[in-house]
Amino acid sequence: MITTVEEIQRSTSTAMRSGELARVRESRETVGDYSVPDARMRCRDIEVWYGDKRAIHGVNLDLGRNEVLSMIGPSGCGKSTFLRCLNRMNDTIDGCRVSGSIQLDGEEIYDRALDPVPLRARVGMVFQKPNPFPKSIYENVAYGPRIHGLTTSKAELDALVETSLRKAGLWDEVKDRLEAPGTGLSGGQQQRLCIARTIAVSPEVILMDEPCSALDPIATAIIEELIDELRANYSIAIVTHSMQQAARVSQRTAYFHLGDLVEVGETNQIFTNPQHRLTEDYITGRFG
Ligand SMILES: Nc1ncnc2c1ncn2[C@@H]1O[C@H](COP(=O)(O)OP(=O)(O)OP(=O)(O)O)[C@@H](O)[C@H]1O
Repeated sequence: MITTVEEIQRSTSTAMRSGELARVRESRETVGDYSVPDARMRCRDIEVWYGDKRAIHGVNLDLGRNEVLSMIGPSGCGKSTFLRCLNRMNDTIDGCRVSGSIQLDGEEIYDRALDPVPLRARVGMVFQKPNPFPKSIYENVAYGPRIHGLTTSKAELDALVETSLRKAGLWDEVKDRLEAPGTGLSGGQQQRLCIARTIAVSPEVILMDEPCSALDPIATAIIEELIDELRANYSIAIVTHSMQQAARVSQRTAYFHLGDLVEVGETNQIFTNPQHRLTEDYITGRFG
C-alpha cells in the first residue's frame, strides 16, 4: 500500500524508467475496465449539463459491492457533479440536466416513477463540511428512521440510534450526552455523526464528497479507518483531493479530467502504472 506523494511519485518514475508503461497517450475513451461483475451501481453514457455547458461527457462507470471507489482529478473536472448523479442530488440544482442510465441493483434511478426521497436513503451522502441538524445527537440519528418509518417503538429506535453510532465509531464518545446538541461536537465527531445519520436509514451505497477536507489529520485518520470498516457492509464512492487518501482507502480509482473519465483501475495500478498521459501527469504532480 502506498501512502505518500513521494512513494507515489517514486513508484511511478521507477515504472517509467523500466519502460513498463504502455500509456494510451491521447485517448478520449476511458482507459481501463469501467465495469465490475455484479455491480451495485451501473452508470452508462452519463452526460450532465448546467444550462448549455456540458460538465460530464458520456461517462461509464460501475460501483462494486463492498468496495471503496475514489474519484480524483483537478478542480472543476466534474467529480462532485458525477457523484451527485448517483443519488439524484443534481435534481435539486436549477438548470442542471442529467442524461444516460444509472442502475442501482438493476433498477433505473432516473425512472420518472422513482421517488428520489427514498432513493437518497438507499444512496446516502456525506458532505465536505459536517452538517448536523441543529438538534440533539440522538435526534440527528433518529430523524431519518422516524420519517422513513423504519422502527415501530421507542425501544427499537433507541437500539437503532445506538447501533448507528457504534458503526460510525462515535458511541463511546457520546453515549452519556445523547441529548446534547450535535453542533457542539468537534468537527471530526460531527462528521462521524453525519455518517451515523446516513447509516441509520440502511443505505446500500454511501457517497462521500471530500469528507475529510475540513478535518485535522487525527480526525481524518479516524474517518479513513471507519471508511475501511464500512466497506464490509456498504459500497462507497468518495471524491477526494488527496491522492494519499485515495491510495489509503480505495480499492479502485477513477481519474477525471475536464468532464471525461480518463482512466479507471485498481488503485495500486493507477498510482504505480498509469496508462494515460493525463493520469500520469496528475499523479506525478506535473498537472493539477
Ligand atoms: N451549480 C452549478 N452551476 C453551473 N456550473 C456548475 C455548477 N456546479 C458545477 N459547475 C461546473 O461544472 C464543472 C464541474 O464542477 P464540479 O464541482 O463537479 O468539479 P469538481 O471536480 O468536483 O471540482 P472541485 O474539485 O473544485 O470541487 C465545473 O466547470 C463547474 O464550474
